[in-house]
Amino acid sequence: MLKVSNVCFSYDAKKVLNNISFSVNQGEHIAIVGESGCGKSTLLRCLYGLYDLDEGELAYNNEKILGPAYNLVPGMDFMKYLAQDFDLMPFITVAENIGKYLSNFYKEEKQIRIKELLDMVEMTPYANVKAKLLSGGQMQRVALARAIAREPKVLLLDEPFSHIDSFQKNRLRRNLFRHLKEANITCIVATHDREESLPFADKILVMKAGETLSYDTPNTIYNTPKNKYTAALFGDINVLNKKDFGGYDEELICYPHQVHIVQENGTPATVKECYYRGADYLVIAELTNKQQVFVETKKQFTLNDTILITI
Ligand SMILES: Nc1ncnc2c1ncn2[C@@H]1O[C@H](COP(=O)(O)OP(=O)(O)OP(=O)(O)O)[C@@H](O)[C@H]1O
Repeated sequence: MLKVSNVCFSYDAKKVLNNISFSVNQGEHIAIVGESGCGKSTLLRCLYGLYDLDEGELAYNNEKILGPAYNLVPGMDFMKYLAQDFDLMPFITVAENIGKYLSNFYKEEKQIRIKELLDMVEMTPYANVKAKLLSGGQMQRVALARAIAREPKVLLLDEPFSHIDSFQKNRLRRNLFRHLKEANITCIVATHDREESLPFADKILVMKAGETLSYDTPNTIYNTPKNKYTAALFGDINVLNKKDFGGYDEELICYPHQVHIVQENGTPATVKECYYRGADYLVIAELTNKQQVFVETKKQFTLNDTILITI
C-alpha cells in the first residue's frame, strides 16, 4: 500500500501542497485531477522522492519514501515516474530505448519483452528508427513503453497521452491500463482528460490550490460532485436554481445531459447557440431571467427557437 500522510511542500516560499493525505492499495489506479497549477505534477514528483517535504510522510508497504536529502540518487527503485518531457535517448533506436533498463543477461527474454511493449504502444514498425526522428506522440508512446518495461510496482504518469492523437489515444489507454491491471501495477495519473479518469481510475483525487477536495470512485465524484469546481472538471456544467423549474429555492449543479427538452410543462428558454458534436448537439439556451443553460439534445435547433426544459 502507498500511504500519503499530511504532505506539505513549498517551492521556496510558495506553498504548493497543503496537507495531502490518501492511500492507494496495490494494483489500484488513481487519477489526480484539478485545474492547471493546482499541484498535480508536484505531488507526483514528491511521491517519487524527487523533493524533500516540508511536512508529512510518504510510505510504500511501510518503507519510507525519502527525498534527495536522504537519497543520493533521487527516485525509488520500485517506482517509475514518467514526466511530461519524455527523456528518450535521441541517437538510439526505439527498441533500444524501450530495452534500456532491461537486463542484457537474459537476451532472449529481453527481445520478447521489447516486442510485447512495441506491440502494446503500436510502435512495432518503428522499432529500428532512431528516437530523434519520431513525432511528439510517437516519443510519448516509446517513453510509456520504457516506463513499464521492468514492471514497476508503482507507476506515476504525468499527462501520459497529451501528445497522442485522439484516433489512437483510446486504444492505447485501453492497452496500457489493461496491461497494468493484469500485472497488478499501482498507477497514479495526473490528467486533465475525463476520458482517462472516469473509465480507468478506481478512485479520483480532486485537487484545488494544493489541497484535496475529494477522494472517491469516479461514479461518486461525477454523479454527486461536492461543488461546481469538481463538476466543471468533467465538462460544461449548469448551476441552476430549482425554483426556475417549479421547485424550491435551492441551487442545483447538473450536466447538460441532465437537462431535458420536453413538449409541455417545461420552463421556456430561447436557443442562443447550437453546436454539432457528432452523436448529439449542445444547445446553449437562455431562460427569461437571462440565466444560461447548457442542454444536450439529439435534435438540431436554430437561433431564437423557443424550447421547454426540465431538470
Ligand atoms: N520548479 C518549480 N519552481 C517553482 N514553482 C513551481 C515549480 N514547478 C511548479 N511550480 C508552481 O507550483 C504550482 C503547481 O504546479 P504543478 O506543475 O504541480 O501544477 P499542475 O496541477 O501539475 O499544473 P498543470 O496541470 O498545468 O501541469 C504552480 O503554481 C507552478 O507555477
